[in-house]
Amino acid sequence: MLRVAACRAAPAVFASSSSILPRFSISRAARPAVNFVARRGYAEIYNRTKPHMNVGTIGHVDHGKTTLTAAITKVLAETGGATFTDYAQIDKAPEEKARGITINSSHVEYETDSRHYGHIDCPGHADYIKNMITGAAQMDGAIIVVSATDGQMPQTREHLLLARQVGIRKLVVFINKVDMINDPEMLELVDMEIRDLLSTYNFDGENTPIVMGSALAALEGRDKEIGVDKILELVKACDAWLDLPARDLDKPFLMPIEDVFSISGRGTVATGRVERGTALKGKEVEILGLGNSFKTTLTGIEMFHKELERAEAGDNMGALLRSTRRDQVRRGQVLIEPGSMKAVKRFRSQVYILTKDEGGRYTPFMQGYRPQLYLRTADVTVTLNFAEGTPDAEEKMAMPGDNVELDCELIFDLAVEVGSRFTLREANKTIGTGVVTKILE
Ligand SMILES: Nc1nc2c(ncn2[C@@H]2O[C@H](COP(=O)(O)OP(=O)(O)OP(=O)(O)O)[C@@H](O)[C@H]2O)c(=O)[nH]1
Ligand SMILES: [Mg+2]
Repeated sequence: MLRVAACRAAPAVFASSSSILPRFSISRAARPAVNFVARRGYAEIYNRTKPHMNVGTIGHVDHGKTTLTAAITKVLAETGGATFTDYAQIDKAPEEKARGITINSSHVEYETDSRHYGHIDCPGHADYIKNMITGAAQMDGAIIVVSATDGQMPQTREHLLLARQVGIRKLVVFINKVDMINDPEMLELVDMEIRDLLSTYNFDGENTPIVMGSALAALEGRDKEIGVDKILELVKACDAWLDLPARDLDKPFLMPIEDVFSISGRGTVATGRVERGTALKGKEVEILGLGNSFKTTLTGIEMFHKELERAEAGDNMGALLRSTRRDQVRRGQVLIEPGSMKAVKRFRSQVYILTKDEGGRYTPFMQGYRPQLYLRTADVTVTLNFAEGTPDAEEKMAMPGDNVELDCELIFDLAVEVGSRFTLREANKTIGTGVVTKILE
């Protein structure tokens, strides 16, 4: 019953090996380098000299995420850094399709003295969860909104946990609705409580900026000292505290292998699109995954049918590998900077199970379910169990629409790291999408 996708994919590899040149040119043409910002559909109204960063408002239902989003655009519109987007426009939630899943979310954008921000706000709790797991709107940093009247609530905690798991390292806190609080001691309490909570979820509770204000006051243009002034303070805190994401070029080299050819007189060539970093001709590289990991030298780089000295993130390249037999390399492995990743079989993950309306299953599945896991170009059978320690795991079911923590056990190892995203499929149907939260030894 063991199945490996790499085997099932083999015919395609062989079929295309006889037509290396046409395939090369097709894959180049089919995948032009896409401008990240343009792809997201942001209007080209700002100058692009400032670094871009994606943020979003997260937090418990009704704590004021959408009001705050509207308030930020309103306040920054006055400095020319944004177009005011009112509450109703943001909460209208245009439907956007991402990897076959409908995510309800709203993008706005604004500019500060030093940065350009893309900002995402979701209409409801379930959308935030789905959004963070699927990475449909990836956040590099987030603003967690906590109402001073309630303090931290269950979804405050759930969003913090997920933010941490999907790789958000830093947050800024906005304690909202302070117009409703008369007792300063109450605010001190909320401050202490949220710092504790941040530390519990491995954020820097001591140094994280906490801004206290009223999004509604800012939006309505009243009580400047808790309204507009606090929005400006919040935006300054984002500029100062949230780190810009590392540019893909600065990360270690990674190319998921899509195809393998043997070229007579030259040797074995692996092709794929460079996901991050830079490859240099003559450097040592490592091939990782599918039970066959080893180091070799990158003796040649080919793009556009030309020999080049280097390839970088976004390029489709052919990698000529020294002393490597064709049968040592397969689609699903990765070509990396040696030592920068590990191949593993077991990891913990947070998975969203698609509903039937999203093209997913009609029925739940139980412990031990075995679909195919797709990660980058790999496709391997996986056994899914509820995360270790889940009570009554034997009787538990994962229902369509659920967000579940699952331990995954692959039948072959793959290059996996915390934050890697994958999909689960059975019989040509996507049934789930997930993110790796922990590597299990
Ligand atoms: N008094 C007061 N009310 C506020 C403030 N900010 C937001 N509200 C009110 O709180 C309610 C919820 O605000 P939203 O912005 O919709 O909250 P949300 O977090 O986006 O809610 P969901 O998207 O449903 O999770 C609305 O009635 C707002 O007018 C504030 O600073 N002061
Ligand atoms: Mg909202």
